[in-house]
Amino acid sequence: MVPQTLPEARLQIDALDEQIQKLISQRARVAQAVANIKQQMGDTGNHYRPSREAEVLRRAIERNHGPDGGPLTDETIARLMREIMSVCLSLESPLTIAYLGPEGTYTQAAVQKHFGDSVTARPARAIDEIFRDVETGAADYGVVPVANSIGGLVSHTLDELVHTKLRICGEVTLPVHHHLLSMQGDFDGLTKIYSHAQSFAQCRKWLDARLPKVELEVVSSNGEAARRAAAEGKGTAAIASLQAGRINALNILASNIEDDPSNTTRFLVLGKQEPEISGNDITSVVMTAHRNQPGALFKLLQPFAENGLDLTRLESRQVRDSVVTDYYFFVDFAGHAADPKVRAVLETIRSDAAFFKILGSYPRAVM
Ligand SMILES: O=C(O)C(=O)C[C@]1(C(=O)O)C=C[C@@H](O)C=C1
Repeated sequence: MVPQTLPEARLQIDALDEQIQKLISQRARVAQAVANIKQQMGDTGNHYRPSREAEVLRRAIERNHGPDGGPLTDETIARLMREIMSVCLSLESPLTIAYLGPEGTYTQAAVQKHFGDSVTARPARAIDEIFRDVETGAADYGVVPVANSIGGLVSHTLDELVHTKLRICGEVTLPVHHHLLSMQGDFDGLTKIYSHAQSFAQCRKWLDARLPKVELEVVSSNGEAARRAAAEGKGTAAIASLQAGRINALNILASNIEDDPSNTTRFLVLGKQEPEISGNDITSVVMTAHRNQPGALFKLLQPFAENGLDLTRLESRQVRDSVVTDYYFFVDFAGHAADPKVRAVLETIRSDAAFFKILGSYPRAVM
């Protein structure tokens, strides 16, 4: 019944809140029971289940389109469900997630988007440190950037992937919006802007048009840029995320100043786990072809086409220290390595490749 007066509306909201709270508490109790069941089944690791989480989020989005759907967007519904699950998971297993710090970087925003707020985010100084933190158990999972729609591939991540024993257990895509942030409230007397080199490149047109005379100083990350603008105060600004602005109590001088509003960064979640089949999965592999064989790459990719496996990404990267030109091919395709059809294709490719490694099968990003 649609309320007609404010007291009526408030009464309805109070009654709904009571129900929501009761249900959330019930859900949390069931999650605690799930943890016990997993332990009884001999589960010794943490209780995070990427495939189940993807399934829960996909269901929430489906319901949003059904008879119980409401005025909220799919993204909002998924975000709310994400937080409820994050809280439930923290009751089962408190998780530590390593990310490319310092606080306020886009990688930290990716951690929050993927795991919700109820995890401990552990900043690392470099991408290889994130891999080491997960390998040594200092963190349960790690989140690393792998590609940006404008800036291209993150080579450190690709290089580490070739050698690591870790698996890719998830992906996160994050629209990247840059903001001009400062302790001061206007552009007056602004002489210096700090940011990461890629962010400057992505805001080039705006900077040329609006602040052509201001000095631009490249720093190691957007989080660091925001920290400096906060420490140095008047006369300085940073190009960074809203989160970095919030953490450093900076004012927003200009929003969404990136040249391309569809600018997106893709991140990978790394762990020691092999996610189960979720029904909408990606498998990532890396391989090299035998040298001096005409059509070697064609031959490696042929089994994907012959078996109807949809390639979603193909990147090449030169093998480091290689005297003769040699390339790693990073291939993503739709499917899961535990599916017998996919397994057979991968075995064929493995026998044809000079080097072949499965990096992981994981649910396609839902949010
Ligand atoms: O279904 C499970 O395995 C759970 O542990 C429950 C739950 C949830 O809250 O829905 C919590 C954590 C997992 O990552 C997945 C789902």
